[in-house]
Amino acid sequence: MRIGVPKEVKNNENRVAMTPAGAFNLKSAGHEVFIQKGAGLGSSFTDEDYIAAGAKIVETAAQAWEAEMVMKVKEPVASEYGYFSEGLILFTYLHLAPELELTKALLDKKVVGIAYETVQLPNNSLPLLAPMSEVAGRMATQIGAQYLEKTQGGKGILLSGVPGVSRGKVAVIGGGQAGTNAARIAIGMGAQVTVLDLSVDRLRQLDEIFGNDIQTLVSNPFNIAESVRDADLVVGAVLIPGARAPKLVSEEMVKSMKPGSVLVDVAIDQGGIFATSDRVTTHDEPTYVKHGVVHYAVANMPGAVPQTSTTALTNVTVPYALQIANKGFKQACLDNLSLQKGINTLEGHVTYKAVADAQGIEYVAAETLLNK
Ligand SMILES: NC(=O)C1=CN([C@@H]2O[C@H](COP(=O)(O)OP(=O)(O)OC[C@H]3O[C@@H](n4cnc5c(N)ncnc54)[C@H](O)[C@@H]3O)[C@@H](O)[C@H]2O)C=CC1
Ligand SMILES: CC(=O)C(=O)O
Repeated sequence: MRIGVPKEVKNNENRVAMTPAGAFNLKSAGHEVFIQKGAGLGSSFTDEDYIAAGAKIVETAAQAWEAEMVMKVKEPVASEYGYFSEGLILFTYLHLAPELELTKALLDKKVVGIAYETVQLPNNSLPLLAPMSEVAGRMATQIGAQYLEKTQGGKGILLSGVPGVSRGKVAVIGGGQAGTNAARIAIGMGAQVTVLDLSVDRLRQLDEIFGNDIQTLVSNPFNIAESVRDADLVVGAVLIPGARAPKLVSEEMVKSMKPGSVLVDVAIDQGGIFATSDRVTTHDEPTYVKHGVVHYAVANMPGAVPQTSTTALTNVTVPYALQIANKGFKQACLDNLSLQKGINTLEGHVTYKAVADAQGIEYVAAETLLNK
């Protein structure tokens, strides 16, 4: 199969969908890999590194998009929709629930849209989302701590406190991959940490992992309101796979926070969990202030630490890409039901229920189309 890897175009997106090691794996299995010139530079991979691994360098994005399968990191932006073509396999993060225009463009061109974030193992875990959630979760606390500094617009507190002075309070809403990693860093920094999750089983696991270093609370409007009001930093890390994120923190709750408190809405890529996360921000302009509270809502947080993120991402994506390339997407998805769950668009239909529901578009099961 011919596999194309364009350079990422989102603001400060320095990741790339394939390392030279990944290109070597695909090439060794008999496939051709086309990397857009300079696509790896943000992650410190040169064109020469790719050539040495057996890939070919192409000059333009259009040439990379001519392949049978295109691998990307981020969901395409409007300037990339023109590259879509019927039957193209697009393997990338898609986050379609809040992105009606992108969904329509994929449906119009009958692109096979396989979303990293909805590939799901039988135990319900999301193996192609997990490493980036680990990165973004860890970053969330680091970034939140920075914006709590007075010089950055925050209230001017140090999360760890010092002897004789209270520690800062961090509330993490959603105790999955991102939330657990945010909590881990917050504990390491010496903050008082509360994690809220809907799943008591998950809270039980967190209690086993962190013991008395965290307070666990069931997620309900009452507990969220109290935790948000008291927190210096709130991290939003809730996910219902494929769906638009629920707005769990109301505007009134945000208003109840002390001025200079900080919200990091990691879940912004699915629409965000704060009623006041009404826009997606970029690494160039990561924050805005609403009701005196600093909001950080960058949808590609791991793009800022590409040397860590690119390798972590491709470690998990390339084995699936190999299955698609070796068998063709149809057979690969029939053989591997976890990969099948990644199909969000196929033959002009939305094939992921939560996306169809979020957008009021008819849902058609991928299985039905694959077995035709
Ligand atoms: N902004 C960025 O750059 C990045 C964003 N993300 C996003 O972070 C979000 C979280 O992802 P993961 O941690 O991997 O998901 P996950 O599936 O591991 O965890 C989600 C957690 O939310 C919990 N949850 C569901 N409904 C809830 C509710 N009403 N209240 C509290 N908890 C609830 C679930 O029980 C689960 O524990 C996703 O939207 C993901 O796309 C991930 C990586 C990068
Ligand atoms: C998960 C995602 O969208 C990201 O890593 O940018």
